[in-house]
Amino acid sequence: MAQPLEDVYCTLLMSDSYLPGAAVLANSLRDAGTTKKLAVLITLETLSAETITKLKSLYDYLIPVPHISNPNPSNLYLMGRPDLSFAFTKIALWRQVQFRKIVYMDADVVALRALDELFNLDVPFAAAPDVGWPDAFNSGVMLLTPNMGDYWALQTLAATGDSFDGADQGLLNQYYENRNWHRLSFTYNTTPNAQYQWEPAYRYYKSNISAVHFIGKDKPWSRPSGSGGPGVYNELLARWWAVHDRHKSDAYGPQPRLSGPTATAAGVSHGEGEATSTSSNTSSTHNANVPEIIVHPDAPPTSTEAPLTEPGDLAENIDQGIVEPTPTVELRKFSAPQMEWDATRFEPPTESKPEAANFPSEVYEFNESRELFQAPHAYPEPPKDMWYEVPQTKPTPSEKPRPIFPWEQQPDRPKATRIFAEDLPPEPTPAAQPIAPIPTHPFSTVHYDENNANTNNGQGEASGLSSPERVTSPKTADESWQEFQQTSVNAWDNVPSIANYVRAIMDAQTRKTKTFNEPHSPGTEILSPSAVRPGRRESLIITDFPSAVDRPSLPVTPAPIRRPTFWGEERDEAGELPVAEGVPDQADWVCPQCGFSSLSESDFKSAPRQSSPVFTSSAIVPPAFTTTITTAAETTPGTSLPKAKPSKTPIDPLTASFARYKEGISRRGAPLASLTDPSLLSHPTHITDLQA
Ligand SMILES: O=c1ccn([C@@H]2O[C@H](COP(=O)(O)OP(=O)(O)O[C@H]3O[C@H](CO)[C@@H](O)[C@H](O)[C@H]3O)[C@@H](O)[C@H]2O)c(=O)[nH]1
Ligand SMILES: [Mn+2]
Repeated sequence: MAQPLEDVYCTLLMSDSYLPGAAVLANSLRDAGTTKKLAVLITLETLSAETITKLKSLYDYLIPVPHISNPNPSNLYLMGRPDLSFAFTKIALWRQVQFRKIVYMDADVVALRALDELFNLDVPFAAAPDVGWPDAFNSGVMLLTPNMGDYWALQTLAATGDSFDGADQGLLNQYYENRNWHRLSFTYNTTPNAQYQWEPAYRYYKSNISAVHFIGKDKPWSRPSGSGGPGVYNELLARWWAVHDRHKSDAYGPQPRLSGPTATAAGVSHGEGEATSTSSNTSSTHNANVPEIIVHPDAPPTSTEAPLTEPGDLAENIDQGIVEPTPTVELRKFSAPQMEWDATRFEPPTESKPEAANFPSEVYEFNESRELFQAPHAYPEPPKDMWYEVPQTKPTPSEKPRPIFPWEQQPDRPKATRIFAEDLPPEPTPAAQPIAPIPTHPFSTVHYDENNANTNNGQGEASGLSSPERVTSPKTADESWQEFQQTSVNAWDNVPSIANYVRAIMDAQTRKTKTFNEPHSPGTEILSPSAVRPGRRESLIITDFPSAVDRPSLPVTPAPIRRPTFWGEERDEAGELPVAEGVPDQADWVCPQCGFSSLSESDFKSAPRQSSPVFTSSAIVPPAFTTTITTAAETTPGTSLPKAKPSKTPIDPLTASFARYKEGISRRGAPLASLTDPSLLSHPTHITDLQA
């Protein structure tokens, strides 16, 4: 069965001076990971043996072709390119019918990526527009389908010398003018021009460029590589030199001379009717690494002194077995594709690593130091180019920051210490357990100097609570769990605005489903999830909203529900949770200037005690609250909890109870801010308004 015809990239080399170009072209295609083979048309009579040798290490197929000159070269002088008088030689491409399709590339082209997709174009001929005359195509990159019909037609045209530029480009354009050549994107044959550069377009389409073609008399290799600089041309020139430099050290050592009677190109047997001769060692098994010299049957007989013979002694030494030939597979050292992988055209390289495979990884140790944080003596200088302006003068160390919280003003303020559960001596007897453990984290606790405990320090001593050892003694898992349960409460129970909010929504929904004449029953309380649990109070809703029926007018401010005790049944079950040792009173944590909405501490203290609810839009948290808040010590007779010892500075009981209220809330996990933020508290009002 006949083998399907092969696709190849092909170039042309007629002079040694273009060898650097041919080398860069081949290397660039291989670097780009092409799957196609590379061929070069060579004119044996004008190339040196060294050049042929190098070509053999670079190309899969070396194809000798006859030199075709233009009988009428005058037009070449119009272009100032008399050196192109043999450019018609290029038409030999059309007779390489051993190939299915050829992507031809001039020797002065560098591939920035493989152009393999061109072989899939179902057109007989394709080329990209010429930069000088875009209606014409540039003949430096072409996709063609070899066939003898076109070849002979072109041969005939060439023989007449009919070419508007005296070279192949004029000839081919004239030939394909009426044959609808397929127009390729300029990115397949981008021809930078040192004089004229359309830089904006270049910047825009740059990433699409597949091949750069250095047209004109000056070639990249004809000037020193260092002569780069700014501009499009130099940028693209740098791409050519990058490939060149990457392969500079490639070992193009002496090539093994092809042994046997067909060792020279001239000697390649090309008997009558033989479509192609195989590699000159006449072996029928083709070694992919040894370039084939292919001679077409129509090729004119070449001189028997063809320069394929290795010059000098080395070739002879190899011949005589003195020197081992180096296989070309070693000569063409593998170099991994270095071009960007074009994901829009090809699958990922099979050898590729996962993305970000080389990211550095860092493992951080958890800091187990038990030292209290010590601020460093000095910090590094701040960066100078910050948007934020660093203060010019450093505050002097003696300048203490202005106290914000009341407790900060206490002269004998103690330093906080840390105690770890593991450090504590084992608990002596279970009976010595505190009755109601401090609701802090079960495994560690922060305690302050007991002198500072202005709520229960005296009583704490009496009941053994003031001793840090007692307070922080290790707890059994069971006790810890119980303690945890006591301290973790549902915000639905503790934050009235949540319940109110939900009730407002539910109310609205119920109303929707009810008939209009069915009166709304006010006071249906939405129970929190915990409300259905036995043994728990139903809800901690402290405000009530009149229904639309009760409501005289809008807007309505919430009115507190009076309850006998704030903590309800819970307090009775577990007793009030004792205050942590030495922690400043919660009242002292309220920043008078900023922390408590518009209600300052003095406002609070001066508020009437048993007044009916006093609400204003700006002071939602009313003194009336305090009338419903009582402490466990006051209301739970018979518990073994310590009674609050009067502190040195007499504290207004109203202030204290309010502070306790807040303390309880914050210690039980409800955010203090949500209760003191008028906007949050007033939110349900807006919801109920909507019901109207
Ligand atoms: O001394 C030479 C001259 C040319 N070539 C080969 O012929 C090609 C064409 O010559 P080149 O110098 O590249 O021509 P350009 O400057 O590219 O000029 C334009 O005009 C030429 C003549 O029409 C066309 O062949 C080109 O494709 C077209 O780009 C080269 O790339 C080589 O492959 C040689 O091998 N040795
Ligand atoms: Mn060219």
